[in-house]
Amino acid sequence: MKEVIKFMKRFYIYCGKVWYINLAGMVLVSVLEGMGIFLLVPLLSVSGILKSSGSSFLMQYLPSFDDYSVKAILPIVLGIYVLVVVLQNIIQRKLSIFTISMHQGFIQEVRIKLYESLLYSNWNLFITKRKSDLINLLTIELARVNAGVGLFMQLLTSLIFTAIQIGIAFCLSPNITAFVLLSGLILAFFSRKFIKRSKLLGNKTSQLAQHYFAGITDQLNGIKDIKVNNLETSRLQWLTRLNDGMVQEQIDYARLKSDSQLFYKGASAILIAVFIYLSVNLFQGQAGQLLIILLIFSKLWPRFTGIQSSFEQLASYIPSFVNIHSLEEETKLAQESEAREMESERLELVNEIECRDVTFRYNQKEYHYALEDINLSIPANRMTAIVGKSGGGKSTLIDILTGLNQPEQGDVLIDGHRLSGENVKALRQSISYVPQDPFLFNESIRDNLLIVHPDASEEDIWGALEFSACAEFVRKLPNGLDTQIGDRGVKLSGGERQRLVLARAILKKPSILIMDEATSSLDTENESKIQMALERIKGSMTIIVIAHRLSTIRNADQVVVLEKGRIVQKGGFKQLAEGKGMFQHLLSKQIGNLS
Ligand SMILES: Nc1ncnc2c1ncn2[C@@H]1O[C@H](COP(=O)(O)OP(=O)(O)OP(=O)(O)O)[C@@H](O)[C@H]1O
Repeated sequence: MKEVIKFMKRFYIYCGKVWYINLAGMVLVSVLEGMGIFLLVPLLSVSGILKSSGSSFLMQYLPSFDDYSVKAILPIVLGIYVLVVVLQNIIQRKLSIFTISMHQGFIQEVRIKLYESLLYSNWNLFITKRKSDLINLLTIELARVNAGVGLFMQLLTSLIFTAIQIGIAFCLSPNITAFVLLSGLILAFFSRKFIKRSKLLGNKTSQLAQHYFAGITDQLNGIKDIKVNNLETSRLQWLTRLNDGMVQEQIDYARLKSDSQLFYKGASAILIAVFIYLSVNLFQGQAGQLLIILLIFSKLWPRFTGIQSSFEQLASYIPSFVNIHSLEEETKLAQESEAREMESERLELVNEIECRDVTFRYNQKEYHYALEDINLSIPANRMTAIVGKSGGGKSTLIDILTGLNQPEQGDVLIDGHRLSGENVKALRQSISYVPQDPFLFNESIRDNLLIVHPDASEEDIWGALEFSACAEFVRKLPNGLDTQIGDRGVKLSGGERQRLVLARAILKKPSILIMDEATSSLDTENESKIQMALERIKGSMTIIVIAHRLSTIRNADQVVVLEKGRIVQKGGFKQLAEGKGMFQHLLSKQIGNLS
Protein backbone atom coordinates (compact mmCIF):
# COMPACT_ATOMS: atom_id res chain seq x y z
CA MET A 1 0.00 0.00 0.00
CA LYS A 2 3.06 2.26 0.48
CA GLU A 3 3.39 2.87 -3.26
CA VAL A 4 -0.32 3.70 -3.61
CA ILE A 5 -0.07 6.23 -0.78
CA LYS A 6 3.00 7.78 -2.45
CA PHE A 7 1.05 8.19 -5.68
CA MET A 8 -1.91 9.67 -3.86
CA LYS A 9 0.39 12.17 -2.15
CA ARG A 10 1.57 13.21 -5.61
CA PHE A 11 -2.04 13.43 -6.70
CA TYR A 12 -2.75 15.68 -3.70
CA ILE A 13 0.22 17.92 -4.62
CA TYR A 14 -0.95 18.00 -8.25
CA CYS A 15 -4.48 19.08 -7.25
CA GLY A 16 -3.47 21.69 -4.68
CA LYS A 17 -6.42 23.57 -3.11
CA VAL A 18 -8.83 21.99 -5.56
CA TRP A 19 -8.45 18.78 -3.56
CA TYR A 20 -10.22 20.42 -0.59
CA ILE A 21 -13.04 21.75 -2.79
CA ASN A 22 -13.52 18.21 -4.05
CA LEU A 23 -13.49 16.88 -0.51
CA ALA A 24 -16.03 19.49 0.61
CA GLY A 25 -18.23 18.50 -2.34
CA MET A 26 -18.02 14.86 -1.29
CA VAL A 27 -19.01 15.73 2.26
CA LEU A 28 -21.97 17.77 1.00
CA VAL A 29 -23.16 14.93 -1.21
CA SER A 30 -22.81 12.51 1.71
CA VAL A 31 -24.81 14.79 3.98
CA LEU A 32 -27.53 15.12 1.35
CA GLU A 33 -27.59 11.38 0.86
CA GLY A 34 -27.73 10.91 4.61
CA MET A 35 -30.69 13.30 4.73
CA GLY A 36 -32.56 10.66 2.79
CA ILE A 37 -32.42 8.52 5.91
CA PHE A 38 -33.40 11.45 8.09
CA LEU A 39 -36.42 12.05 5.94
CA LEU A 40 -37.45 8.47 6.25
CA VAL A 41 -37.77 8.97 9.98
CA PRO A 42 -40.56 11.60 9.79
CA LEU A 43 -42.12 9.47 7.08
CA LEU A 44 -42.14 6.52 9.39
CA SER A 45 -43.27 8.73 12.20
CA VAL A 46 -46.15 10.01 10.10
CA SER A 47 -47.17 6.49 9.42
CA GLY A 48 -47.08 5.96 13.17
CA ILE A 49 -44.55 3.14 13.16
CA LEU A 50 -41.61 4.80 14.86
CA LYS A 51 -43.50 6.37 17.66
CA SER A 52 -44.51 3.02 18.96
CA SER A 53 -40.88 1.92 19.38
CA GLY A 54 -39.77 4.97 21.36
CA SER A 55 -36.23 3.69 21.28
CA SER A 56 -34.69 6.17 18.91
CA PHE A 57 -32.38 8.74 20.35
CA LEU A 58 -33.36 10.98 17.48
CA MET A 59 -37.03 10.73 18.21
CA GLN A 60 -36.57 12.82 21.34
CA TYR A 61 -35.65 15.80 19.15
CA LEU A 62 -38.27 15.41 16.45
CA PRO A 63 -41.60 17.23 16.61
CA SER A 64 -44.59 15.10 17.17
CA PHE A 65 -46.16 14.52 13.83
CA ASP A 66 -49.36 13.41 15.48
CA ASP A 67 -50.30 17.08 15.71
CA TYR A 68 -50.49 17.40 11.96
CA SER A 69 -52.72 15.77 9.55
CA VAL A 70 -50.98 12.94 7.72
CA LYS A 71 -52.43 14.08 4.44
CA ALA A 72 -50.90 17.57 4.77
CA ILE A 73 -47.43 16.45 5.85
CA LEU A 74 -46.83 13.61 3.51
CA PRO A 75 -46.59 15.73 0.30
CA ILE A 76 -44.24 18.22 2.04
CA VAL A 77 -41.93 15.51 3.30
CA LEU A 78 -41.99 13.73 -0.04
CA GLY A 79 -41.35 17.04 -1.84
CA ILE A 80 -38.33 17.74 0.37
CA TYR A 81 -37.15 14.19 -0.21
CA VAL A 82 -37.32 14.59 -4.01
CA LEU A 83 -35.58 17.98 -3.77
CA VAL A 84 -32.77 16.59 -1.63
CA VAL A 85 -32.24 13.61 -3.92
CA VAL A 86 -32.24 15.76 -7.08
CA LEU A 87 -29.86 18.30 -5.49
CA GLN A 88 -27.59 15.51 -4.32
CA ASN A 89 -27.44 14.04 -7.81
CA ILE A 90 -26.79 17.40 -9.48
CA ILE A 91 -23.85 18.02 -7.16
CA GLN A 92 -22.74 14.42 -7.55
CA ARG A 93 -22.73 14.80 -11.35
CA LYS A 94 -20.62 17.96 -11.21
CA LEU A 95 -18.33 16.36 -8.67
CA SER A 96 -17.72 13.24 -10.71
CA ILE A 97 -16.84 15.28 -13.82
CA PHE A 98 -14.56 17.43 -11.70
CA THR A 99 -12.93 14.37 -10.09
CA ILE A 100 -12.43 12.70 -13.46
CA SER A 101 -10.76 15.77 -14.93
CA MET A 102 -8.42 16.02 -11.93
CA HIS A 103 -7.71 12.31 -12.05
CA GLN A 104 -7.08 12.22 -15.81
CA GLY A 105 -4.97 15.39 -15.66
CA PHE A 106 -2.81 13.74 -13.02
CA ILE A 107 -2.43 10.50 -14.99
CA GLN A 108 -1.53 12.47 -18.12
CA GLU A 109 1.16 14.21 -16.14
CA VAL A 110 2.50 10.91 -14.80
CA ARG A 111 2.48 9.44 -18.33
CA ILE A 112 4.20 12.42 -19.97
CA LYS A 113 6.80 12.78 -17.20
CA LEU A 114 7.57 9.08 -17.31
CA TYR A 115 7.92 9.03 -21.07
CA GLU A 116 10.03 12.18 -21.00
CA SER A 117 12.24 10.66 -18.36
CA LEU A 118 12.52 7.50 -20.44
CA LEU A 119 13.38 9.40 -23.61
CA TYR A 120 16.16 11.23 -21.82
CA SER A 121 17.54 8.10 -20.18
CA ASN A 122 20.91 6.82 -21.15
CA TRP A 123 21.44 4.12 -23.75
CA ASN A 124 22.39 1.57 -21.13
CA LEU A 125 18.83 1.50 -19.85
CA PHE A 126 17.55 0.59 -23.30
CA ILE A 127 20.05 -2.17 -23.89
CA THR A 128 19.43 -3.73 -20.50
CA LYS A 129 15.63 -3.58 -20.60
CA ARG A 130 13.30 -5.33 -23.00
CA LYS A 131 11.41 -2.92 -25.22
CA SER A 132 8.23 -4.95 -24.85
CA ASP A 133 8.50 -4.56 -21.04
CA LEU A 134 8.75 -0.81 -21.45
CA ILE A 135 5.74 -0.78 -23.77
CA ASN A 136 3.83 -2.95 -21.31
CA LEU A 137 4.67 -0.55 -18.48
CA LEU A 138 3.68 2.52 -20.48
CA THR A 139 0.38 1.01 -21.58
CA ILE A 140 -1.11 -1.81 -19.51
CA GLU A 141 0.61 -1.12 -16.20
CA LEU A 142 -0.04 2.60 -16.43
CA ALA A 143 -3.68 1.88 -17.24
CA ARG A 144 -3.87 -0.24 -14.08
CA VAL A 145 -2.33 2.59 -12.05
CA ASN A 146 -4.91 4.90 -13.63
CA ALA A 147 -7.68 2.55 -12.51
CA GLY A 148 -6.05 2.30 -9.07
CA VAL A 149 -6.00 6.08 -8.61
CA GLY A 150 -9.67 6.23 -9.63
CA LEU A 151 -10.48 3.43 -7.23
CA PHE A 152 -8.62 5.17 -4.41
CA MET A 153 -10.69 8.31 -5.03
CA GLN A 154 -13.87 6.23 -4.97
CA LEU A 155 -12.69 4.56 -1.80
CA LEU A 156 -12.07 7.92 -0.18
CA THR A 157 -15.54 9.09 -1.19
CA SER A 158 -16.99 5.86 0.11
CA LEU A 159 -15.18 6.28 3.44
CA ILE A 160 -16.51 9.82 3.81
CA PHE A 161 -20.04 8.71 2.89
CA THR A 162 -19.81 5.86 5.34
CA ALA A 163 -18.46 8.04 8.16
CA ILE A 164 -21.34 10.48 7.71
CA GLN A 165 -23.86 7.68 7.49
CA ILE A 166 -22.44 6.16 10.65
CA GLY A 167 -22.98 9.55 12.33
CA ILE A 168 -26.58 9.64 11.13
CA ALA A 169 -27.16 6.04 12.10
CA PHE A 170 -25.78 6.86 15.56
CA CYS A 171 -28.49 9.52 15.90
CA LEU A 172 -31.10 6.93 14.99
CA SER A 173 -29.83 4.25 17.28
CA PRO A 174 -26.39 4.33 18.94
CA ASN A 175 -26.63 0.73 20.15
CA ILE A 176 -27.50 -0.84 16.87
CA THR A 177 -24.92 1.30 15.02
CA ALA A 178 -22.20 0.40 17.51
CA PHE A 179 -23.07 -3.26 17.07
CA VAL A 180 -22.98 -3.01 13.26
CA LEU A 181 -19.72 -1.09 13.41
CA LEU A 182 -18.08 -3.58 15.73
CA SER A 183 -19.23 -6.46 13.55
CA GLY A 184 -17.83 -4.66 10.49
CA LEU A 185 -14.45 -4.18 12.17
CA ILE A 186 -14.27 -7.81 13.30
CA LEU A 187 -15.08 -9.01 9.80
CA ALA A 188 -12.56 -6.58 8.27
CA PHE A 189 -9.91 -8.08 10.54
CA PHE A 190 -10.71 -11.60 9.41
CA SER A 191 -10.96 -10.65 5.74
CA ARG A 192 -7.39 -9.37 5.53
CA LYS A 193 -6.51 -12.65 3.86
CA PHE A 194 -8.69 -11.66 0.88
CA ILE A 195 -6.60 -8.50 0.43
CA LYS A 196 -3.37 -10.51 0.61
CA ARG A 197 -4.68 -13.01 -1.95
CA SER A 198 -5.75 -10.16 -4.17
CA LYS A 199 -2.28 -8.64 -4.10
CA LEU A 200 -0.73 -11.98 -5.05
CA LEU A 201 -3.15 -12.29 -7.93
CA GLY A 202 -2.28 -8.74 -8.97
CA ASN A 203 1.37 -9.81 -9.16
CA LYS A 204 0.40 -12.71 -11.37
CA THR A 205 -1.65 -10.41 -13.61
CA SER A 206 1.33 -8.08 -14.09
CA GLN A 207 3.64 -11.00 -14.89
CA LEU A 208 1.22 -12.59 -17.33
CA ALA A 209 0.66 -9.27 -19.11
CA GLN A 210 4.44 -8.82 -19.34
CA HIS A 211 4.93 -12.29 -20.87
CA TYR A 212 2.03 -11.86 -23.23
CA PHE A 213 3.24 -8.48 -24.42
CA ALA A 214 6.84 -9.63 -24.82
CA GLY A 215 5.86 -12.75 -26.74
CA ILE A 216 3.39 -11.06 -29.04
CA THR A 217 5.80 -8.18 -29.78
CA ASP A 218 8.65 -10.58 -30.58
CA GLN A 219 6.47 -12.75 -32.75
CA LEU A 220 4.90 -9.94 -34.73
CA ASN A 221 8.36 -8.44 -35.26
CA GLY A 222 9.55 -11.77 -36.56
CA ILE A 223 6.36 -12.76 -38.40
CA LYS A 224 8.22 -13.21 -41.67
CA ASP A 225 10.60 -15.74 -40.10
CA ILE A 226 7.66 -17.48 -38.44
CA LYS A 227 5.77 -17.84 -41.70
CA VAL A 228 8.66 -18.80 -43.92
CA ASN A 229 10.02 -21.30 -41.39
CA ASN A 230 6.60 -22.80 -40.71
CA LEU A 231 6.66 -21.89 -37.02
CA GLU A 232 2.97 -20.99 -36.70
CA THR A 233 2.04 -24.16 -34.78
CA SER A 234 4.75 -23.80 -32.14
CA ARG A 235 3.88 -20.12 -31.66
CA LEU A 236 0.21 -20.96 -31.28
CA GLN A 237 1.12 -23.56 -28.68
CA TRP A 238 3.00 -20.89 -26.77
CA LEU A 239 -0.06 -18.64 -26.74
CA THR A 240 -2.36 -21.52 -25.77
CA ARG A 241 -0.16 -22.29 -22.76
CA LEU A 242 -0.09 -18.65 -21.71
CA ASN A 243 -3.81 -18.39 -22.28
CA ASP A 244 -4.43 -21.28 -19.89
CA GLY A 245 -2.60 -19.30 -17.24
CA MET A 246 -4.67 -16.22 -18.02
CA VAL A 247 -7.95 -18.12 -17.82
CA GLN A 248 -6.89 -19.68 -14.51
CA GLU A 249 -5.99 -16.24 -13.20
CA GLN A 250 -9.45 -14.89 -14.09
CA ILE A 251 -11.10 -17.89 -12.43
CA ASP A 252 -8.96 -17.32 -9.32
CA TYR A 253 -10.12 -13.69 -9.30
CA ALA A 254 -13.75 -14.66 -9.61
CA ARG A 255 -13.27 -17.25 -6.86
CA LEU A 256 -11.66 -14.68 -4.58
CA LYS A 257 -14.45 -12.17 -5.20
CA SER A 258 -17.21 -14.66 -4.61
CA ASP A 259 -15.43 -16.01 -1.51
CA SER A 260 -15.27 -12.57 -0.02
CA GLN A 261 -18.88 -11.80 -0.99
CA LEU A 262 -20.03 -15.07 0.48
CA PHE A 263 -18.14 -14.22 3.66
CA TYR A 264 -19.70 -10.76 3.95
CA LYS A 265 -23.22 -11.66 2.85
CA GLY A 266 -23.30 -14.76 5.03
CA ALA A 267 -22.01 -12.73 7.97
CA SER A 268 -24.61 -10.07 7.29
CA ALA A 269 -27.49 -12.58 7.28
CA ILE A 270 -26.23 -14.18 10.50
CA LEU A 271 -25.84 -10.78 12.17
CA ILE A 272 -29.32 -9.60 11.20
CA ALA A 273 -30.85 -12.87 12.37
CA VAL A 274 -28.96 -12.77 15.70
CA PHE A 275 -29.80 -9.13 16.29
CA ILE A 276 -33.47 -9.47 15.49
CA TYR A 277 -33.69 -12.61 17.62
CA LEU A 278 -32.07 -10.88 20.58
CA SER A 279 -34.09 -7.76 20.09
CA VAL A 280 -37.42 -9.64 19.93
CA ASN A 281 -36.79 -12.23 22.57
CA LEU A 282 -34.58 -10.54 25.10
CA PHE A 283 -35.44 -6.87 24.77
CA GLN A 284 -39.03 -7.25 23.61
CA GLY A 285 -38.26 -5.18 20.52
CA GLN A 286 -41.05 -3.47 18.73
CA ALA A 287 -41.78 -3.30 15.01
CA GLY A 288 -40.27 0.20 14.78
CA GLN A 289 -37.02 -0.92 16.34
CA LEU A 290 -36.82 -3.86 13.98
CA LEU A 291 -37.32 -1.51 11.08
CA ILE A 292 -34.46 0.66 12.27
CA ILE A 293 -32.22 -2.40 12.53
CA LEU A 294 -33.03 -3.27 8.95
CA LEU A 295 -32.64 0.35 7.84
CA ILE A 296 -29.20 0.71 9.38
CA PHE A 297 -28.06 -2.67 8.13
CA SER A 298 -29.33 -2.03 4.64
CA LYS A 299 -27.53 1.35 4.52
CA LEU A 300 -24.29 0.58 6.32
CA TRP A 301 -23.55 -3.01 5.48
CA PRO A 302 -23.35 -2.55 1.69
CA ARG A 303 -20.92 0.30 2.36
CA PHE A 304 -18.70 -1.98 4.42
CA THR A 305 -18.74 -4.68 1.79
CA GLY A 306 -18.13 -2.06 -0.91
CA ILE A 307 -15.12 -0.70 0.98
CA GLN A 308 -13.79 -4.21 1.53
CA SER A 309 -14.08 -5.13 -2.15
CA SER A 310 -12.49 -1.79 -3.18
CA PHE A 311 -9.58 -2.59 -0.87
CA GLU A 312 -9.26 -6.00 -2.48
CA GLN A 313 -9.26 -4.56 -5.96
CA LEU A 314 -6.83 -1.83 -4.98
CA ALA A 315 -4.52 -4.51 -3.57
CA SER A 316 -4.51 -6.22 -6.96
CA TYR A 317 -3.27 -2.97 -8.53
CA ILE A 318 -0.40 -2.55 -6.04
CA PRO A 319 2.13 -4.48 -8.20
CA SER A 320 1.46 -2.06 -11.06
CA PHE A 321 2.03 0.92 -8.75
CA VAL A 322 5.31 -0.70 -7.65
CA ASN A 323 6.38 -1.39 -11.26
CA ILE A 324 5.64 2.14 -12.46
CA HIS A 325 7.37 3.60 -9.44
CA SER A 326 10.50 1.52 -10.01
CA LEU A 327 10.62 2.51 -13.68
CA GLU A 328 10.37 6.15 -12.60
CA GLU A 329 13.25 5.62 -10.18
CA GLU A 330 15.34 3.76 -12.76
CA THR A 331 14.88 6.45 -15.39
CA LYS A 332 15.63 9.13 -12.83
CA LEU A 333 18.98 7.48 -12.08
CA ALA A 334 19.66 6.92 -15.78
CA GLN A 335 19.21 10.53 -16.91
CA GLU A 336 21.75 11.27 -19.61
CA SER A 337 22.15 14.97 -19.17
CA GLU A 338 21.04 17.31 -16.44
CA ALA A 339 20.80 20.21 -18.86
CA ARG A 340 18.23 18.51 -21.08
CA GLU A 341 15.79 21.39 -21.13
CA MET A 342 18.37 23.81 -22.45
CA GLU A 343 18.39 24.11 -26.21
CA SER A 344 22.03 23.53 -26.99
CA GLU A 345 23.95 25.04 -29.85
CA ARG A 346 25.33 22.75 -32.51
CA LEU A 347 28.84 21.67 -31.73
CA GLU A 348 30.80 22.05 -34.99
CA LEU A 349 33.80 19.75 -35.15
CA VAL A 350 36.91 21.73 -36.07
CA ASN A 351 39.91 19.45 -35.56
CA GLU A 352 39.24 15.93 -34.41
CA ILE A 353 37.39 13.40 -32.31
CA GLU A 354 39.88 11.54 -30.17
CA CYS A 355 39.60 8.30 -28.23
CA ARG A 356 42.18 8.14 -25.47
CA ASP A 357 42.76 4.73 -23.85
CA VAL A 358 39.08 3.87 -24.19
CA THR A 359 37.95 0.63 -22.60
CA PHE A 360 34.36 -0.53 -22.41
CA ARG A 361 32.35 -3.61 -21.47
CA TYR A 362 28.61 -4.14 -21.46
CA ASN A 363 28.57 -6.10 -18.25
CA GLN A 364 30.83 -5.00 -15.42
CA LYS A 365 30.50 -8.42 -13.83
CA GLU A 366 31.98 -10.19 -16.84
CA TYR A 367 35.55 -10.21 -18.00
CA HIS A 368 34.67 -9.76 -21.68
CA TYR A 369 35.56 -6.27 -22.98
CA ALA A 370 33.79 -5.00 -26.12
CA LEU A 371 36.54 -2.38 -26.53
CA GLU A 372 40.04 -2.30 -25.06
CA ASP A 373 42.74 0.40 -25.11
CA ILE A 374 41.30 2.27 -28.06
CA ASN A 375 43.55 5.17 -29.09
CA LEU A 376 42.29 6.85 -32.20
CA SER A 377 42.04 10.22 -33.87
CA ILE A 378 39.20 10.86 -36.30
CA PRO A 379 40.16 14.01 -38.20
CA ALA A 380 37.45 16.58 -38.99
CA ASN A 381 36.14 16.77 -42.56
CA ARG A 382 37.78 13.50 -43.53
CA MET A 383 36.35 10.08 -44.14
CA THR A 384 37.23 7.40 -41.59
CA ALA A 385 36.24 3.79 -42.19
CA ILE A 386 35.90 1.25 -39.39
CA VAL A 387 36.14 -2.35 -40.52
CA GLY A 388 36.67 -5.77 -39.01
CA LYS A 389 35.08 -9.12 -38.43
CA SER A 390 31.60 -9.41 -36.94
CA GLY A 391 31.60 -8.80 -33.19
CA GLY A 392 34.89 -6.86 -33.41
CA GLY A 393 33.40 -3.81 -31.67
CA LYS A 394 32.60 -1.47 -34.58
CA SER A 395 29.06 -0.53 -33.51
CA THR A 396 30.16 -0.30 -29.89
CA LEU A 397 32.85 2.20 -30.91
CA ILE A 398 30.20 4.32 -32.67
CA ASP A 399 28.04 4.23 -29.53
CA ILE A 400 31.03 5.49 -27.54
CA LEU A 401 31.79 8.26 -30.08
CA THR A 402 28.18 9.48 -30.01
CA GLY A 403 28.09 9.42 -26.21
CA LEU A 404 25.43 6.69 -26.09
CA ASN A 405 27.75 4.58 -23.98
CA GLN A 406 30.45 5.92 -21.69
CA PRO A 407 33.93 4.40 -21.51
CA GLU A 408 34.70 2.44 -18.37
CA GLN A 409 38.21 3.86 -18.63
CA GLY A 410 39.66 6.55 -20.86
CA ASP A 411 38.02 9.51 -22.57
CA VAL A 412 36.45 10.68 -25.78
CA LEU A 413 37.58 14.21 -26.64
CA ILE A 414 35.79 16.50 -29.07
CA ASP A 415 38.29 19.13 -30.21
CA GLY A 416 40.13 18.53 -26.95
CA HIS A 417 37.01 18.76 -24.73
CA ARG A 418 35.95 15.69 -22.84
CA LEU A 419 32.61 14.31 -24.06
CA SER A 420 30.21 14.38 -21.12
CA GLY A 421 26.57 14.94 -20.19
CA GLU A 422 27.09 18.66 -20.69
CA ASN A 423 28.15 18.69 -24.33
CA VAL A 424 26.67 15.44 -25.61
CA LYS A 425 23.43 17.09 -26.72
CA ALA A 426 25.35 19.76 -28.61
CA LEU A 427 27.43 17.06 -30.30
CA ARG A 428 24.34 15.12 -31.35
CA GLN A 429 22.84 18.28 -32.85
CA SER A 430 25.57 18.07 -35.43
CA ILE A 431 25.51 14.30 -35.97
CA SER A 432 23.48 12.40 -38.52
CA TYR A 433 23.42 8.69 -37.91
CA VAL A 434 22.34 6.07 -40.43
CA PRO A 435 21.99 2.74 -38.62
CA GLN A 436 22.30 -0.84 -39.83
CA ASP A 437 18.58 -1.34 -39.49
CA PRO A 438 17.03 1.84 -40.91
CA PHE A 439 14.04 3.10 -39.02
CA LEU A 440 11.16 4.84 -40.73
CA PHE A 441 7.87 5.96 -39.20
CA ASN A 442 4.52 4.82 -40.57
CA GLU A 443 3.94 8.17 -42.22
CA SER A 444 4.58 9.80 -45.58
CA ILE A 445 8.04 10.13 -47.12
CA ARG A 446 7.83 13.88 -46.58
CA ASP A 447 6.98 13.48 -42.86
CA ASN A 448 9.81 11.01 -42.44
CA LEU A 449 12.26 13.49 -43.90
CA LEU A 450 10.98 16.60 -42.16
CA ILE A 451 11.29 15.00 -38.75
CA VAL A 452 14.95 16.07 -38.62
CA HIS A 453 14.49 19.46 -40.25
CA PRO A 454 10.87 20.67 -40.07
CA ASP A 455 11.63 23.91 -41.95
CA ALA A 456 13.39 22.29 -44.90
CA SER A 457 12.35 23.67 -48.29
CA GLU A 458 11.21 21.53 -51.26
CA GLU A 459 14.60 22.24 -52.79
CA ASP A 460 16.44 20.95 -49.70
CA ILE A 461 14.28 17.81 -49.68
CA TRP A 462 14.89 17.01 -53.33
CA GLY A 463 18.60 17.81 -52.92
CA ALA A 464 18.84 15.22 -50.14
CA LEU A 465 16.86 12.71 -52.22
CA GLU A 466 19.17 13.25 -55.19
CA PHE A 467 22.20 12.77 -52.95
CA SER A 468 20.99 9.41 -51.70
CA ALA A 469 19.84 8.18 -55.14
CA CYS A 470 16.19 8.29 -54.01
CA ALA A 471 14.80 11.04 -56.24
CA GLU A 472 14.08 8.74 -59.15
CA PHE A 473 12.04 6.17 -57.24
CA VAL A 474 10.19 8.80 -55.19
CA ARG A 475 9.17 10.64 -58.38
CA LYS A 476 7.75 7.42 -59.77
CA LEU A 477 5.52 6.80 -56.73
CA PRO A 478 1.86 7.74 -57.39
CA ASN A 479 1.80 10.20 -54.48
CA GLY A 480 5.45 11.18 -54.68
CA LEU A 481 6.68 12.68 -51.42
CA ASP A 482 3.26 12.18 -49.86
CA THR A 483 3.30 8.40 -50.27
CA GLN A 484 2.59 6.54 -47.04
CA ILE A 485 5.34 4.00 -46.49
CA GLY A 486 3.73 1.62 -43.96
CA ASP A 487 4.96 0.19 -40.69
CA ARG A 488 8.73 0.77 -40.45
CA GLY A 489 8.64 1.54 -44.20
CA VAL A 490 7.42 -1.95 -45.08
CA LYS A 491 6.07 -0.75 -48.44
CA LEU A 492 9.60 0.06 -49.61
CA SER A 493 12.42 -2.30 -50.50
CA GLY A 494 15.35 -2.69 -48.09
CA GLY A 495 17.58 -0.62 -50.38
CA GLU A 496 14.94 2.11 -50.77
CA ARG A 497 14.56 2.31 -47.03
CA GLN A 498 18.34 2.64 -46.58
CA ARG A 499 18.55 5.39 -49.18
CA LEU A 500 15.62 7.25 -47.64
CA VAL A 501 17.23 7.16 -44.20
CA LEU A 502 20.42 8.43 -45.79
CA ALA A 503 18.44 11.28 -47.40
CA ARG A 504 17.03 12.14 -44.00
CA ALA A 505 20.55 12.16 -42.55
CA ILE A 506 21.77 14.51 -45.26
CA LEU A 507 18.75 16.83 -44.88
CA LYS A 508 19.91 17.57 -41.34
CA LYS A 509 23.06 19.09 -42.85
CA PRO A 510 25.27 17.39 -40.30
CA SER A 511 28.80 18.23 -39.39
CA ILE A 512 29.44 14.52 -38.68
CA LEU A 513 27.82 11.80 -40.79
CA ILE A 514 27.94 8.29 -39.35
CA MET A 515 26.96 5.36 -41.53
CA ASP A 516 26.76 1.98 -39.83
CA GLU A 517 26.50 -0.58 -42.65
CA ALA A 518 24.25 1.98 -44.29
CA THR A 519 24.73 0.75 -47.84
CA SER A 520 24.67 -2.99 -47.19
CA SER A 521 21.31 -3.52 -48.92
CA LEU A 522 22.15 -1.48 -52.01
CA ASP A 523 22.84 -2.86 -55.47
CA THR A 524 26.17 -1.98 -57.07
CA GLU A 525 24.65 0.77 -59.17
CA ASN A 526 23.05 2.61 -56.25
CA GLU A 527 26.06 1.96 -54.06
CA SER A 528 28.37 3.59 -56.56
CA LYS A 529 25.95 6.54 -56.89
CA ILE A 530 26.17 7.05 -53.14
CA GLN A 531 29.94 6.64 -53.21
CA MET A 532 30.15 9.37 -55.79
CA ALA A 533 27.85 11.58 -53.72
CA LEU A 534 30.00 10.98 -50.64
CA GLU A 535 33.05 11.85 -52.68
CA ARG A 536 31.40 15.18 -53.56
CA ILE A 537 30.68 16.09 -49.93
CA LYS A 538 34.07 14.86 -48.69
CA GLY A 539 35.91 17.75 -47.13
CA SER A 540 32.71 19.52 -46.04
CA MET A 541 31.80 17.11 -43.23
CA THR A 542 33.37 14.39 -41.10
CA ILE A 543 32.29 10.99 -42.37
CA ILE A 544 32.57 7.82 -40.32
CA VAL A 545 31.63 4.64 -42.15
CA ILE A 546 31.31 1.09 -40.91
CA ALA A 547 31.34 -1.34 -43.78
CA HIS A 548 31.67 -5.05 -44.33
CA ARG A 549 31.71 -4.54 -48.09
CA LEU A 550 35.19 -3.07 -48.44
CA SER A 551 34.52 -1.64 -51.89
CA THR A 552 32.35 0.97 -50.11
CA ILE A 553 35.33 2.50 -48.35
CA ARG A 554 37.80 2.73 -51.21
CA ASN A 555 37.83 6.53 -50.88
CA ALA A 556 38.34 6.61 -47.12
CA ASP A 557 41.17 8.81 -45.84
CA GLN A 558 41.72 6.51 -42.90
CA VAL A 559 40.86 2.87 -42.28
CA VAL A 560 40.68 1.46 -38.74
CA VAL A 561 40.63 -2.33 -38.35
CA LEU A 562 39.06 -3.67 -35.17
CA GLU A 563 39.39 -7.19 -33.90
CA LYS A 564 38.07 -8.51 -30.60
CA GLY A 565 37.65 -4.98 -29.34
CA ARG A 566 41.18 -3.84 -30.17
CA ILE A 567 42.59 -1.74 -33.02
CA VAL A 568 44.82 -4.08 -34.95
CA GLN A 569 45.55 -1.83 -37.95
CA LYS A 570 45.21 1.81 -38.88
CA GLY A 571 46.17 3.69 -42.05
CA GLY A 572 45.17 4.65 -45.61
CA PHE A 573 43.12 2.21 -47.72
CA LYS A 574 45.91 1.68 -50.22
CA GLN A 575 48.58 1.34 -47.57
CA LEU A 576 46.62 -1.35 -45.67
CA ALA A 577 45.52 -3.10 -48.85
CA GLU A 578 49.11 -3.50 -49.98
CA GLY A 579 50.54 -4.47 -46.62
CA LYS A 580 50.19 -7.73 -44.74
CA GLY A 581 47.61 -8.03 -41.99
CA MET A 582 43.97 -8.38 -41.15
CA PHE A 583 42.77 -5.79 -43.68
CA GLN A 584 44.60 -7.40 -46.55
CA HIS A 585 43.22 -10.75 -45.40
CA LEU A 586 39.62 -9.44 -45.36
CA LEU A 587 40.09 -7.75 -48.72
CA SER A 588 41.57 -10.79 -50.40
CA LYS A 589 38.70 -12.94 -49.09
CA GLN A 590 36.13 -10.56 -50.59
CA ILE A 591 37.94 -10.38 -53.90
CA GLY A 592 38.26 -14.16 -53.81
CA ASN A 593 34.53 -14.49 -53.27
CA LEU A 594 33.82 -12.22 -56.21
CA SER A 595 36.12 -13.97 -58.67
N1 LIG B 1 23.81 -4.88 -25.89
C1 LIG B 1 24.85 -5.70 -25.71
N2 LIG B 1 24.96 -6.36 -24.56
C2 LIG B 1 26.00 -7.19 -24.33
N3 LIG B 1 27.00 -7.40 -25.23
C3 LIG B 1 26.91 -6.77 -26.40
C4 LIG B 1 25.85 -5.88 -26.71
N4 LIG B 1 26.06 -5.38 -27.95
C5 LIG B 1 27.20 -5.93 -28.40
N5 LIG B 1 27.72 -6.76 -27.48
C6 LIG B 1 28.98 -7.53 -27.59
O1 LIG B 1 30.02 -6.61 -27.82
C7 LIG B 1 30.91 -7.09 -28.81
C8 LIG B 1 31.04 -6.11 -29.96
O2 LIG B 1 29.79 -6.00 -30.59
P1 LIG B 1 29.53 -4.96 -31.77
O3 LIG B 1 28.09 -4.99 -32.07
O4 LIG B 1 30.15 -3.68 -31.43
O5 LIG B 1 30.33 -5.64 -32.95
P2 LIG B 1 30.37 -5.25 -34.48
O6 LIG B 1 31.80 -5.22 -34.86
O7 LIG B 1 29.59 -4.01 -34.72
O8 LIG B 1 29.63 -6.50 -35.10
P3 LIG B 1 28.79 -6.60 -36.46
O9 LIG B 1 29.73 -6.34 -37.58
O10 LIG B 1 28.33 -8.00 -36.44
O11 LIG B 1 27.68 -5.62 -36.36
C9 LIG B 1 30.37 -8.45 -29.24
O12 LIG B 1 31.10 -9.44 -28.54
C10 LIG B 1 28.93 -8.44 -28.80
O13 LIG B 1 28.51 -9.71 -28.43
